[in-house]
Amino acid sequence: MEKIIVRGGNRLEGSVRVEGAKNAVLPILAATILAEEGKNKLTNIPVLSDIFTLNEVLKALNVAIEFDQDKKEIMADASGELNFEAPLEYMNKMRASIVVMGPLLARLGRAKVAMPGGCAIGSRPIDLHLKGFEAMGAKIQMENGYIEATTDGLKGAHIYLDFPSVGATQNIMMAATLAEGTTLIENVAREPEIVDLAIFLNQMGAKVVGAGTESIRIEGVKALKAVEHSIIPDRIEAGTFMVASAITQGDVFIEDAVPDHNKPLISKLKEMGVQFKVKANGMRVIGPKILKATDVKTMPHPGFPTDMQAQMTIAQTQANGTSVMKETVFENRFMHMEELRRMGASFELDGETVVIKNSPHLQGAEVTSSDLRAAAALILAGLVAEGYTRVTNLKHLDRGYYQFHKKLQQIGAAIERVDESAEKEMQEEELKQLFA
Ligand SMILES: CC(=O)N[C@H]1[C@@H](OP(=O)(O)OP(=O)(O)OC[C@H]2O[C@@H](n3ccc(=O)[nH]c3=O)[C@H](O)[C@@H]2O)O[C@H](CO)[C@@H](O)[C@@H]1O
Ligand SMILES: C=C(OP(=O)(O)O)C(=O)O
Repeated sequence: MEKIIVRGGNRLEGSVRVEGAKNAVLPILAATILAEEGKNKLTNIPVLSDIFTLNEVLKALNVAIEFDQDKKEIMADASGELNFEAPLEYMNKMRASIVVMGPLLARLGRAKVAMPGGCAIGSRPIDLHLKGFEAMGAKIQMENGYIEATTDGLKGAHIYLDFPSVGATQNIMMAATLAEGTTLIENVAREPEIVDLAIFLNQMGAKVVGAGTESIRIEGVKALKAVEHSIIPDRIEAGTFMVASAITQGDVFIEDAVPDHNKPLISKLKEMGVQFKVKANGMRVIGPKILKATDVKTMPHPGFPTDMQAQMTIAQTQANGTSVMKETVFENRFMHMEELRRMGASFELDGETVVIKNSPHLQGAEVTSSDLRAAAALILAGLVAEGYTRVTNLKHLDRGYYQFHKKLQQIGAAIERVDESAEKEMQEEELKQLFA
């Protein structure tokens, strides 16, 4: 097992490039199931453990997958005879693999997947996905931890989502591409990753309109074909580097960051005194001497993204004054705060709200990540803490950040990734040498 060690205090400066968006690749990979003919070519693929996991699910469904990690390209061929059952071992590993259900149901009229559990950040039910499939005429059965959906032909339907769920919007949208007639989904998620999926589906021959707005209309077609598509840049990775620059009085150019995808974060960071300079191929982010306090509430897009909440709380600890963070999307997404308390952060947590006081003198400590964004946030905290911060449980980080420590090193952070057992035996002197 490995851990990341950060020695705080360095100002970040230079240029860093973001990868393709994990949360766009996952549904698009699932959508390759819909192509009866040809090989899909997906480019700008991030090399992340979540991608390997979904690749395994697809292989088990008999989609031929070739992942060229150097070129960051995946070839996906679903023209063979497909299986309808996704294996438990991979479904358990990554709840996002539920997005294979819509495409399987559309293509085969049958899908069986393990019921995904909750995770560290909250309970994460899938009732909205299933209601959508039922509205389109699928029969849903739950047995022994599995959900099976069957249909002898999906039919277009009018579906209103109680909450603009990202996964439900994607799953229903994909199912509707091959349904008979027109499907109207209202109160849908509007994230950039939904738009990227719609672009991919339309290239394949689907008729999807309205992605990025509050309702999406899908006119079913007979068949879809394989195409080539380049994945949008990862707005959450970009946002994480924005916060890194903001808290270190940094001057970092984030190559491929798309300003439009990060409006709520940029607006809040501007309020805190951060300067942005938009260039054709990215954004320069300049951190102020003193950050100003700000209140933030997470919301579905175009509100402030819950996936940036943990990282933003680190900026709030560094801000002059008292800030509030309210998490409205997931009920348990403040696990990183108790780790931050161990680093000397001062805050009061009450349900979905945390009131964060200026904590300019965070101290290095050994902290554990409970989930993906918590891991990134704790590393950010390490960048501004006095002394050495050790972040463990990196399997979460590897789900969503490609070579995070190397990218931070590249812009001037004192950060290393080491083997845990070797590190335990390291004396103070050796540690100093590692960072020399
Ligand atoms: C792989 C991927 O893209 N993951 C993102 C996706 O997750 P995911 O698609 O799982 O998130 P959802 O938008 O579905 O979930 C948002 C909220 O809706 C609730 N809900 C969802 C579905 C449902 O059937 N019933 C229900 O009640 C959830 O419990 C949660 O409280 O969007 C989240 C919200 O922006 C992000 O944090 C995740 O990074
Ligand atoms: C919560 C996240 O991902 P997932 O939905 O895959 O757990 C995330 O990307 O922050």
